[in-house]
Amino acid sequence: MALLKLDSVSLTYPGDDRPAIADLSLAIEQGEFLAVVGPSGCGKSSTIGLLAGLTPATSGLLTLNDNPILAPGPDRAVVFQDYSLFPWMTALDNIIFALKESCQATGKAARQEAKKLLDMVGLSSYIHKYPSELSGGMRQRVAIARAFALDAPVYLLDEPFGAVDAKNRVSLQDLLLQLWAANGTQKTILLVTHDIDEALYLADRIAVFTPGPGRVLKTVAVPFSRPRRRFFLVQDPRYVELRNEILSLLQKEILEELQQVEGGAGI
Ligand SMILES: Nc1ncnc2c1ncn2[C@@H]1O[C@H](COP(=O)(O)OP(=O)(O)OP(=O)(O)O)[C@@H](O)[C@H]1O
Repeated sequence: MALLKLDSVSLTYPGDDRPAIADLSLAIEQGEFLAVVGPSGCGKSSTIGLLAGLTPATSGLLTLNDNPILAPGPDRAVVFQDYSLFPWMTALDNIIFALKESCQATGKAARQEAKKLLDMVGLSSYIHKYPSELSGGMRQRVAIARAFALDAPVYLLDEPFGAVDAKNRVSLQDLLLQLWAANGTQKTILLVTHDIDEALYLADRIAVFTPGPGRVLKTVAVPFSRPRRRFFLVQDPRYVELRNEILSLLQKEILEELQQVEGGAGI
């Protein structure tokens, strides 16, 4: 049974005359890792905002475990591209705060758990640093550790590695896979990314969005067993085929939209 569901969801932001999302339907299974790719402005972040309960849908139904999503809740953790850490707290205190907020732990236990999480993300020597004293990749590690401190069943990740360099990105991807399966229960993850290789490395399924207004053009199953190894993956003919399929889906849609715009403008 699907854990997260969007059923014919549309969203027009107040004051806009064009919908950001139109008739979007998508179902995500418990424990599934779904990646969403699509052209810029197609409504990927808006979809995260809807599922997070931060933005109300104009029409349609969003559910988590068959319950309508109407507001943010501790059952969904969100990670944005811009780290969103409290700048006045050290790395350790950012995590302790999340543990206390989500009633996961208090006092000494919270401190110990926060240290463990920072150790997992490779930052045990930086626990007393403030966000401004950390590099972008390190800040993103803290943000991910903080999100996983919440131990939510659902993770909504909006380009969490967008601002991170290629080397750090690879290790953050592996870290995410590690956290996905940590504590015995597999989380349900929706990851928005611009990077097709990232989607193919991480996800069970990839939803390709149309240019705005966003809806699902096609979902593609990623057939590779886990653990996946980058070196072998990229040499697999199925990988090359899938990558080309997704690229051509994206390019075809963009070209068709351009033709429509140019046709409409009488060019
Ligand atoms: N708060 C907002 N108010 C009004 N319009 C918005 C708002 N947020 C997004 N939009 C519009 O909704 C559409 C979809 O934006 P969204 O950020 O969801 O796309 P995206 O696919 O995440 O883009 P990108 O890949 O560039 O991050 C765009 O036309 C954008 O201008």
